[in-house]
Amino acid sequence: MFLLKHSRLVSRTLSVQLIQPSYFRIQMSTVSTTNPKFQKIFKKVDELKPDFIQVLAEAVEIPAVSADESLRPMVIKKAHFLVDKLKQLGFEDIQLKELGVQPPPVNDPKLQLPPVVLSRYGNDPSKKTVLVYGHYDVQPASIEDGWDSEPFKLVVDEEKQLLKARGSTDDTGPLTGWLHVVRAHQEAGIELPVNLLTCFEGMEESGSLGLEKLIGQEADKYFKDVDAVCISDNYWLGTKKPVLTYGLRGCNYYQVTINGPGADLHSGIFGGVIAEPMVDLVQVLSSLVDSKGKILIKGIDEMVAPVTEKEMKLYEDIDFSLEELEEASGSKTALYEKKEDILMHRWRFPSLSVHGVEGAFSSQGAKTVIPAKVSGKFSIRTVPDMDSAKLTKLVIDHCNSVFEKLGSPNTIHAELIHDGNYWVSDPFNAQFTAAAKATKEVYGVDPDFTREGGSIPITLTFEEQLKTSVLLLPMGRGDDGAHSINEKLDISNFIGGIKTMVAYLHYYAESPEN
Ligand SMILES: C[C@H](N)C(=O)N[C@@H](Cc1c[nH]cn1)C(=O)O
Ligand SMILES: [Zn+2]
Ligand SMILES: [Zn+2]
Repeated sequence: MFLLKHSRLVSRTLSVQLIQPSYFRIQMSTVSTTNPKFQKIFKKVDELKPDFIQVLAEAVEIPAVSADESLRPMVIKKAHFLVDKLKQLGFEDIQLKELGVQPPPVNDPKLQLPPVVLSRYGNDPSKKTVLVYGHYDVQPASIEDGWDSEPFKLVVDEEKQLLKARGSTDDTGPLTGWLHVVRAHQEAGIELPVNLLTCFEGMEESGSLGLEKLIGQEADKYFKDVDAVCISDNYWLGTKKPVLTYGLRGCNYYQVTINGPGADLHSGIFGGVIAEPMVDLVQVLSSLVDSKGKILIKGIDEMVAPVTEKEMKLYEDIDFSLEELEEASGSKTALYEKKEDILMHRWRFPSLSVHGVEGAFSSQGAKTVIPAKVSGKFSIRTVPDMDSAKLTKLVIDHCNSVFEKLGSPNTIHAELIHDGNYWVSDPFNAQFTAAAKATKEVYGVDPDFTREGGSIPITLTFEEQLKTSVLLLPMGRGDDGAHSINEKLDISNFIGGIKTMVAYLHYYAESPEN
């Protein structure tokens, strides 16, 4: 349980690719309101839709991939892009907080972390202060991965009514949504009901390195008046029903490197006569998890909090099905059939995923090489009550012990690259109540209360350091393809999400509680 604090533009150059010829023929959003309180501002949000899409188009064009060292200047460029937009909107006290050099493992030991963008809109002591967090970095993407279009060029698909680009749903679309909330208020001539602070980071997809320290340093400074934190960086569970989210899994990311010969070698000359790092690595990787998703590292199951009867009842009421999972994954490869099993394995049990191998041959064709050094990448999604340090010891000991049994002359080095905490909160508070009313206002249904299988490493830090509640208010849907190819955000979710943000701020401002 957390403690609550007690206190009270746009460039006109089109840079989008259109599936249909007319950019301005995008249908009006179907989501609306009957409440006179929101009619004017929701109408303004609808009217500004082309401008909002244009800002998204400009933003996603910057390939801000935090995992790619060579693209670090682009991540920094995107921070400056946001600063320009914030200035245009009249945000004040805009600060680019530098976080120093990136800690190892890193190729360039002088690599600077991207800055955190802090800013403020309004400073009225009679109003509540809401801190909104988002991340402007994105996952890697390239057309060769199988995208239908260039990933860093926004496609406005009028037929399907969606916006396609890397970052559209994770998290550039939702992040820019907060800026649009301010613009809509300005143009509708309506005062923003709260003071708004922003904290936009550029390393979330790479473990939020450096941010935890900054939050601690600014807790009594920049963030001293914060009453509530709102994060829009996750998704509805399915495609139809809006949700509010009160839990996240954590993520411990590991790398296991096998080092062998001095250079990559010809397999015809050296095959069969030297020990191959790739052969050792696949054995280590295959010892981690089985094909049913069971983690094979001893001691992990014992750390997981037991399922309670009260908790089991929660899953029954959630609107979700195996069919929705199959639809979102584009396959019939689910490990579980029952809704309850799927939800528990996404939300409250750990999972281990093997992501890839650095240094191995991975292109088309038939290169006959023996790679000299290979690093396997895998991560474990963590849940209550797992302890990150204990987990890391179990993982590293396991890798070393499996490798030792191989009797290989090669060497192994297993290490943690980053870890981020899991988070589970109590959704019965003023923020969640305001967001539930806002959701009903926009979408006409009560939201489901869900947990999220993904991770947002900084969430727990906000709750603990700022002593406020945190609300996760997702914009996109479960089939958006975040981290995948053809990532998209439905236009109705973009516009509905902005309206939900607007209504949430108003309802929260009116709430007698913090
Ligand atoms: C849920 C959020 N939009 C997200 O995608 N988070 C990432 C965070 C992460 C952690 N390690 C690396 N990235 C995720 O859940 O993978
Ligand atoms: Zn992500
Ligand atoms: Zn994200």
